[in-house]
Amino acid sequence: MPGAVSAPQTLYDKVLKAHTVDEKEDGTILLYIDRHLVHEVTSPQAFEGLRNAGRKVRRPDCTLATSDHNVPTTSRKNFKDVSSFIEDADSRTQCATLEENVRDFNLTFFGLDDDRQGIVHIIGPEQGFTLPGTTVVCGDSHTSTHGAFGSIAFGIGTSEVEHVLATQTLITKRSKNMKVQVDGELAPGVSSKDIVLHIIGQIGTAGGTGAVIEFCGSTIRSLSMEARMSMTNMSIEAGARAGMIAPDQTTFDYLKGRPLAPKYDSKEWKRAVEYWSTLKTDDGAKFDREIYINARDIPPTITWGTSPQDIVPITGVVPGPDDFSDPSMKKACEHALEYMGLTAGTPIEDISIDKVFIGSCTNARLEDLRSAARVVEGKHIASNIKRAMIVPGSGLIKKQAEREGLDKIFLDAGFEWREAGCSMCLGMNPDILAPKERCASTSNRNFEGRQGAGSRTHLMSPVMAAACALVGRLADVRKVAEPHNASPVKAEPQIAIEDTHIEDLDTDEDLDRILDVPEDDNTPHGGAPATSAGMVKFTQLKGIAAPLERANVDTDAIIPKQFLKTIKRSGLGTALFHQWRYNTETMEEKPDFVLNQEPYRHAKILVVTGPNFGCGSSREHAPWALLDFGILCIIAPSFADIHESNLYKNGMLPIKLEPEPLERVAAEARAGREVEVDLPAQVIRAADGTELAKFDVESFKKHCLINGLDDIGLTSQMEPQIKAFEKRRTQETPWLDGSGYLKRDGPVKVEAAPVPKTNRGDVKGDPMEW
Ligand SMILES: CC(C)[C@H](C(=O)O)[C@@H](O)C(=O)O
Ligand code: SF4
Repeated sequence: MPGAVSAPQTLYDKVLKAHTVDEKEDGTILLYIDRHLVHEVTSPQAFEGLRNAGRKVRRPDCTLATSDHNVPTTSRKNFKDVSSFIEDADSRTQCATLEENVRDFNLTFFGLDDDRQGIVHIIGPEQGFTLPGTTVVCGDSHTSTHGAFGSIAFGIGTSEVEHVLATQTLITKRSKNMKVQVDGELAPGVSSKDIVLHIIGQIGTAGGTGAVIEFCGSTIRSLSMEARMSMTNMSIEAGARAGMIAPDQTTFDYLKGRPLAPKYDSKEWKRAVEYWSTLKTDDGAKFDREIYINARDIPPTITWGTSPQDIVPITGVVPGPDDFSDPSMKKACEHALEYMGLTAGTPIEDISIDKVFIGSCTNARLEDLRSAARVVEGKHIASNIKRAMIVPGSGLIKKQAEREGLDKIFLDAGFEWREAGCSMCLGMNPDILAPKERCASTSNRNFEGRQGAGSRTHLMSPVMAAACALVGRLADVRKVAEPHNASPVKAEPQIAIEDTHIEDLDTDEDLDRILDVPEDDNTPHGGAPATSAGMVKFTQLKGIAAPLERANVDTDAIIPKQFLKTIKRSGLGTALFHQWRYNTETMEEKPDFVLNQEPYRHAKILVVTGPNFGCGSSREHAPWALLDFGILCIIAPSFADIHESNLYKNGMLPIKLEPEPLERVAAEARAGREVEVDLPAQVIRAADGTELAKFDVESFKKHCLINGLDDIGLTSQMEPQIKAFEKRRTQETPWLDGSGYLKRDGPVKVEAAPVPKTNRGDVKGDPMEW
């Protein structure tokens, strides 16, 4: 929101300040959320929570829903409804449940019969729902994508989805400011995907933990919006809470004519651009950390291992344990080499591949498809390639690509031309790799099992993936394509979009008409009691502590994607660490995994010796699985931001310890002795009462845990402040109300038949069978 600023501020500081409804002395912030995107995987339990408490969605006009993760990417020519179209029962239930929820809660929804359907992070910007200077959240870690518009955009867990649906706010903390400046001209064949992979290689997957990264510098300024989005998208892979890029003329040009942006050249548009132009870091503003990169140092880059930080130039060789000095990195390297079926020293370009996937919220935009098409035009994929897929990010992108003849280029070259969705990025739909299959992929995560059990993923840019398809091996696009075709296309897509522009708002009546905030009463969310929903209280916890001697444990490892298809929170204990606990072929327990051993089968505490526990996806299924197994407290050197917050929201305690005290606790765990965690005293003790470690915990979080308080109840008490904030928001940034749907008569229609109640809510008895 516009306002005078005094001390030099960063872009993040400005947008944060403009959305702070309330700030407590301990730094706890109640943040207003302008834009909430919803998808089928992380929302069912949130809507169920609303229903149980008799709450409504506070701002349907600021909420946009679509189905993307579970949807098949096969032809929709004969699509009637999700019940008949989606074969997998759990996927069908999840999609049908979302349709039921958007109907019940009166939300705008793009379903499978709508060209505007697509990956949630692609459709938000495409529609102009994502706007500069806003706060954007979604139950999905790649919400960071939207930060390319200069918004604070971040992934949240399902409990927070419920909180935003009910209150349009979030309880949060200020993040650190981190600057990543990239200057200079990119070499041929190098795209924004290479830049971001290079950055993650430099700073590591925990490099941005606790921080919001602002990407700046001449290289970033020269990128199109589409290329910028690929970068902010992957800031989560650098561990950051969010990534931001200051809006500029490129941003404004991109937004012109988008259905949900202010109408181009209207009074509203001019006012918005005037405000958006102030959204930049002031000279002299302080960053907590600064990284400088010369664009010339960035080669076409791919990943070799099982973490996005495992990068190598395409001209390089597979690294070996000797290339790392840190013992945990050496171990991780050995493990990754074994999983990936690679030998240290092998030239990268000698590695043959089985499949190619061009898609995902990182690289399934029109510019990506145009770039890949230029590389493959008139050529054919190599004979050893079993499957090469193009999965556009949205129905509109698909249509536009077809208008440009890109579908024909790909089909002639031997690619499959699919419908929009997340697809093989994580394979919650039927698009998966077979065990040990190797894939050149434009997605963002190369975790173990990510594209299917035992799958092997190499991350790269669209032009590089296209080159790999032609060569049948990991390939250098500069050797495959003419120089002018090797570099990504840079042109903003002209996607034909309906002009459902918003009206100019002139009078107070106009504002009243669109403002959908509740009347002045104390039960604004449908009469829900403004009290705690009653979480279990956490005070002292004594029990077996299981040692887990790993670094960068990602949430895909904590609970793989096939278990995310439930619409319940319960019953996920058997899915915990599924690939590490069970042989995926025989489903037998692996005896060497710690939780399969006595006494650790009964662990209540997990002691993780490596940093960055819970990195990757925002899935709250990870804490639900830990909790269902019986684990209530996790002790580690550090946690990924979203996972840490998800643990607290479930009444669990994450404890960060320095190496020495951590080692003392780990020694007790290795010895199979009980450990006591005393939250009120902030102390960890051995079974005989000896103090092992003291720990820090934020006072507000401690208070909530000890008293079993639920955030929504607490936030409801802030109703007058939220209302006052909304009034001011309407006056200062009126284009954010109604989100451009002013002329719609109601939510977008959902045609699908409701799923019979008997099919809903069933979690199969043994998730191992899934
Ligand atoms: C399903 C969702 C929670 C998840 C995420 O948060 O990222 C998914 O999009 C992913 O990429 O793993
Ligand atoms: S990372 Fe993959 S699964 Fe997650 S939202 Fe993006 S495309 Fe979908």
